[in-house]
Amino acid sequence: MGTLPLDKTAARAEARAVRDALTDPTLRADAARAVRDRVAALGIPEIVQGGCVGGYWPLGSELDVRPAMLHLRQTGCALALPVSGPRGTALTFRDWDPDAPMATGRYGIQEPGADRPVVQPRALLVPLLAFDRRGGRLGYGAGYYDRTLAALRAGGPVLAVGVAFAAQERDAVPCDAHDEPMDWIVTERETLRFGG
Ligand SMILES: Nc1nc2c(c(=O)[nH]1)N(C=O)[C@@H](CNc1ccc(C(=O)N[C@@H](CCC(=O)O)C(=O)O)cc1)CN2
Ligand SMILES: Nc1ncnc2c1ncn2[C@@H]1O[C@H](COP(=O)(O)OP(=O)(O)OP(=O)(O)O)[C@@H](O)[C@H]1O
Repeated sequence: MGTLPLDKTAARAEARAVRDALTDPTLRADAARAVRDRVAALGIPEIVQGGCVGGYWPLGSELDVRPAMLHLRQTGCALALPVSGPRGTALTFRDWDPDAPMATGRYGIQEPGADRPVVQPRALLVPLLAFDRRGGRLGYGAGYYDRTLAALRAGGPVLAVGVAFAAQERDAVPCDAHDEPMDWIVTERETLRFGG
């Protein structure tokens, strides 16, 4: 396991290359199923108590959390997906109906259509480029998730579950004061818990 450069831009390029190298479709599908089962064991429906869970539509080489989201739906959680506004703003979340047509948003990411209701998730599955054992998380560098978690958490607790391939772990990920803490990080190999 490598140490990332302290400079976040260099760290991102290196972390992205590591994730992009995970091309084996069997490994990727097995990881998505293992993460589904680990997420299922976290007791999210009890934590959100009828509230909804925000996931993400996979982008590039990210781990596909749709199997985990569909499992959460079967156990009674409403689901939402992020809608990206301009850089420097928090994400908004719209209710995701897997049977409804999707729209193409900023960065080419699939999003729920503008007709879907805006919701305030009580738990988020958070994509990342790299993580460490202390709960450090490196994102895409636009600050979307840090702003989003800060805004949502101003209204009450929001569970943050970082999701990654185990290969995305590094000895130490550079962190800043504004980085919002993860409560859990789930990979295909393990479930890490931070804080209380
Ligand atoms: N699946 C997924 N959805 C997500 C995120 C994510 O990380 N993963 N986000 C997490 O924040 C938000 C989108 N954030 C993004 C932030 C930066 C870039 C970006 O800079 N992409 C290209 C440039 C593409 C372009 O400008 O058209 C790049 O990396 O160079 C993309 C998405 C919301 N939705
Ligand atoms: N809560 C916040 N309020 C204002 N600015 C913020 C906040 N969180 C992050 N930022 C700003 O956003 C930019 C990107 O932050 P950072 O490098 O930590 O992103 P990241 O954690 O990689 O990305 P993300 O949070 O989107 O996954 C920085 O300029 C940072 O100052």
